[in-house]
Amino acid sequence: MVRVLELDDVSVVRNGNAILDGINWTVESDERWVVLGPNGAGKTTILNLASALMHPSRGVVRVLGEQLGRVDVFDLRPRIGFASTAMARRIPRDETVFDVVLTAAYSVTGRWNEEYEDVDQRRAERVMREWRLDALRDRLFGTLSDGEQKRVQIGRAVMTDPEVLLLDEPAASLDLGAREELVQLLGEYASTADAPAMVMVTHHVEEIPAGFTHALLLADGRIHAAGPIAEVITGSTSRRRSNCRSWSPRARTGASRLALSGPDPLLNSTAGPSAANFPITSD
Ligand SMILES: Nc1ncnc2c1ncn2[C@@H]1O[C@H](COP(=O)(O)OP(=O)(O)OP(=O)(O)O)[C@@H](O)[C@H]1O
Repeated sequence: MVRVLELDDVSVVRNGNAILDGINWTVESDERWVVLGPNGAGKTTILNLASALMHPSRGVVRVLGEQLGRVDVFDLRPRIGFASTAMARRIPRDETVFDVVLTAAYSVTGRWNEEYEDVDQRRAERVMREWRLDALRDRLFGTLSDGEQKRVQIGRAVMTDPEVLLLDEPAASLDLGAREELVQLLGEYASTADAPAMVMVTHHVEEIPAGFTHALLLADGRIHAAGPIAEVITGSTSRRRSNCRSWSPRARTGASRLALSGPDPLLNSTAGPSAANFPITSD
């Protein structure tokens, strides 16, 4: 087991405000974390640190064993898969789906004159199959639906077989069908033996894929709870009846566990789908 992320007393200060405040958090290579919290809690900021896009104002961040500030982030970033709305905005609208995935091999967006090796082509083909993108192969990215674009973004993020995969609200704005399909695919991927460590930000507990093991609850830039999902997110009959599925922070002094009204199988991270869509063949 390898420690892929380590935040040691980390704060991020902007305009005199601590948008992350004294965060201590570690992610091991066999863990898959979901990060929950209300708007402005600091979820995206924590992913920006983890993806080496941002440095902390105080404290130490280590990503894949390398301390931010003492490593060339351009060496580090190819080892990290990251899908977010901000990343998607950098993808040219007129790029084909296949090239959006393939160009991840060079960490570029927009195909130019790069020469791709056979192994890159084969890997891109595999990703296209696994993330059900084959039918979209020649479509232009800008013409895809939101759900299709999300799948392409994740395909691009996993193209390089990253050591850690970071997903910022991958199911946001999707309709029910598209969301269920994406959550199922993520669950299959997370359940494979070779899956990397993962961190996924979401607002909704029903979007936690199978195979996810841990939960981090943030509010006001601070950790309210962190640990195995079954310990952090609790099943609650009364809350289930009220059909309250999203998380809102309780008072700081109150219980720090999340009452869950979603399906109880979420609490059992081993009760996921088989990895039928992810044969994990070598390229
Ligand atoms: N560069 C910045 N300058 C000032 N404030 C910032 C900056 N970046 C983020 N913030 C503030 O920090 C807080 C945390 O932002 P962050 O995007 O991490 O929250 P979040 O939990 O991802 O929110 P959401 O669920 O709405 O996406 C917010 O109040 C945001 O306005």
